[in-house]
Parts: sequence; structure tokens; C-alpha cells
Amino acid sequence: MAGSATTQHDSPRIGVLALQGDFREHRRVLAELGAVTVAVRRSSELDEIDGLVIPGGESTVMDKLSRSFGLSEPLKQKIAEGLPVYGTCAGLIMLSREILDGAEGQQSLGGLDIAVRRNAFGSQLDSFETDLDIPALGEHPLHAVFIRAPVVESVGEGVSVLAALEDGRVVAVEQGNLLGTSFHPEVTSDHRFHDYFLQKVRGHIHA
Ligand SMILES: NC(=O)CC[C@H](N)C(=O)O
Repeated sequence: MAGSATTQHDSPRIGVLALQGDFREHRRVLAELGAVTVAVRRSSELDEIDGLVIPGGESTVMDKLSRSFGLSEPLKQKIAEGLPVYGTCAGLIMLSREILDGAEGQQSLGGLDIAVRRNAFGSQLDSFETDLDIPALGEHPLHAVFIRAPVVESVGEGVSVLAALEDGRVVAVEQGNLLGTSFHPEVTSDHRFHDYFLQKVRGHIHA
């Protein structure tokens, strides 16, 4: 057991960083998949969870709030200790080693050895939807919703690319305990990405 916080058999406790952004949607999806969810706003709550989701929203705000709430250092430590963490959109930005087109002074938590470019699709294509082939999730393409999304511009050696757009731009990655998507699986009815994350969490609990 790798320091499990799980109390009920097979119901992992998943924290959702609830400082800002669409944390409610993630909690709803995770609950539908049988997880117990915890809104994380203070560092003590990080000790009660088996995995963490960092939602979409605005990474500059999430960065400032996580630092002023004293969450950013404990979060970095949990990531280094192997807590499974899934970041969507702004959450992916939070997990990246390097932010391109970040705001003045913007910091990330790091963990994923990637560089991401914020708002990579520009104002002309603020939001769009497309079907992505994601072999790790099975044969059926996943309908993906992008909202002022970042793209992954470079990946380090230990990073697996899970999905890319037709033009090759990377939009989903995995590295060890960490998972990140440029898009928002919490706003569609296809929950395979959250399910994939929960499998990672269960694997970590039983490791
Ligand atoms: N939907 C989102 O999470 C948008 C991310 C936002 N553009 C940012 O930089 O944080």
C-alpha cells in the first residue's frame, strides 16, 4: 500500500483542486465513476486523497491562489512523492515544467517534463471541438472540447504522447504519476479519460 487514503473498498478518494475553474464538473464525473471526491483548498486536505485533479480555468489565477493559500509547495511535494495528478487545460499548464506565453511572473508546479504554450490557438479559434484518436483509451475516437487551450510544444524523454491533433500538435501526455490534457473531458459524456486516471490511481494504491 502506497500510503492509501482510501477507506471504502475500490472507491478511491480523489481531490479536485477547488480554488478556481470548473472543479464541479470534474467532481460530478468522478462521482459518476464511483470515486469519493474532496474539494481541495488547503494543504491538510492533500493528505486525505489518493489522487488529485487540477481543473480547467485560468492558470494565472490558479497559480496566484495556490501560492497565497500555501498550497503550491505542498502540491509540489506530493507530486514528487508520486501522488497521481491529472491536469486539464489550465491544470495541464500548472503541471508543466515550462510555460510559454505565460503572464508576467507566472509560475507552474512542474512535474511534467514539457513546455506548453498558453492560448495556443489564438483569438480566431478560441474554442473548438474535434475527434481524437487515443490508442490508450481504445479504438473509438474521443470527442474533445478545447477552450482557450494550450498545446504541448516540447516533451522530454520520459513523457508519453497520448494524443495529437491532425497537424501533429500534442494535446495529451502522461509521465509517471502525471496525466495532462489540453482539452476538457469533464464537459462531455465520454468519461474514458477520467476512467484512465482512476485506473492509474488504483494501480498506485495497490502498488
Ligand atoms: N479552459 C482553460 O483552462 C483555459 C486555460 C487558460 N487559457 C489559461 O491560460 O489558464
